[in-house]
Amino acid sequence: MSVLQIDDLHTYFDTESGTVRAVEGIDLTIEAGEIVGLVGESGSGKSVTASSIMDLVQHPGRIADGTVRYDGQDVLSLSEDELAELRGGEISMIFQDPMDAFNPTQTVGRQLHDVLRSHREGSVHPLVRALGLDHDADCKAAVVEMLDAVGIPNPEARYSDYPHEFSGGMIQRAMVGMALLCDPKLVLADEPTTGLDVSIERQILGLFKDLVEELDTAVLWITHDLSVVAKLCDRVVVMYAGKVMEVGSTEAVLSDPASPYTQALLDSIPRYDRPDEEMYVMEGDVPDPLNRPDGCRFADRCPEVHDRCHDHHPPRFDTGDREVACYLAEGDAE
Ligand SMILES: Nc1ncnc2c1ncn2[C@@H]1O[C@H](COP(=O)(O)OP(=O)(O)OP(=O)(O)O)[C@@H](O)[C@H]1O
Ligand code: NI
Repeated sequence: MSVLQIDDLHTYFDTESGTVRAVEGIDLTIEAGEIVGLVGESGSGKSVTASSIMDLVQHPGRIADGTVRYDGQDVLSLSEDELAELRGGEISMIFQDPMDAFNPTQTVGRQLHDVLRSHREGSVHPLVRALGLDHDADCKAAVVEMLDAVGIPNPEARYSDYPHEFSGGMIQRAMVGMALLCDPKLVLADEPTTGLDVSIERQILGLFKDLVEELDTAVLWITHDLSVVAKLCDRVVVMYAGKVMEVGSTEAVLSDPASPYTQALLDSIPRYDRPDEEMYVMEGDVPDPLNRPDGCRFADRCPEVHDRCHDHHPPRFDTGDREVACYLAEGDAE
């Protein structure tokens, strides 16, 4: 059984100007221990997908259709209490802004400690299980271990510091530690390293990858940065204007993209090894979500567009090593 299985998810926002179809029929699965990257330009529906998984879409948003199964359970039919139990325990989230995760008025150590205690009935980090959870002192020891594991120097002293006393990279590490503290089965990460210095980002990605491998955690990592996907992810899902355009192993998709959209995304990455080469700039904008074309969402910007692309959004063709929503792949479909 997959850790996460999303089928035909549709998430809409009913606004005064009309219905925004943020997510329009996406499928996505993640197996235990697998790191899946979700990429696409701004506005393609990545964050809305993540909040739909946790049933956290706020008014005027609604999940209009589709199912989300976590470990076989239908998440969208769980009660608020059942969801609260999953969130932060078996499923944890990491955001771009750590200040969304931390309370500024409490020490970082105290907050990690509270996360551990509140989810102690659930699956517990092996380290914590080994230490036992009967005493506050043991919880503190487990938190200090975790701060150490995510590479925070002097973890014993840092335990009593407030969030604002941490640097950007350090508070990001503490958030990774908090997300992994209860040994979650699934981590949803929404651009957590965006905006960090590249070398700090590389360190955090390396450390995160090692930790989730050790814990066999399934991960959905949202980013608009394909170089992050290349470093971190086993599989990649390329999203555009609420649709999945291509899904496959990172290796296959990045080395030989089948969808012209994936190709365009790859071509727009600056090449440090070839600084003289003119960078490709994708023309046009992501279609207005209130006014999306009926056909392929990418048709207006696609260098390989054909007449029929304007009539229907292509179905997904399975070409063996991936699935591609593009008529160009039809001939290769199995
Ligand atoms: N509360 C809301 N009301 C109306 N529309 C919304 C709301 N939240 C999101 N949307 C719309 O849903 C679409 C998808 O947004 P989403 O935040 O998922 O994009 P994203 O891929 O995460 O982009 P980014 O890379 O900028 O984070 C966008 O068109 C956005 O304007
Ligand atoms: Ni987003």
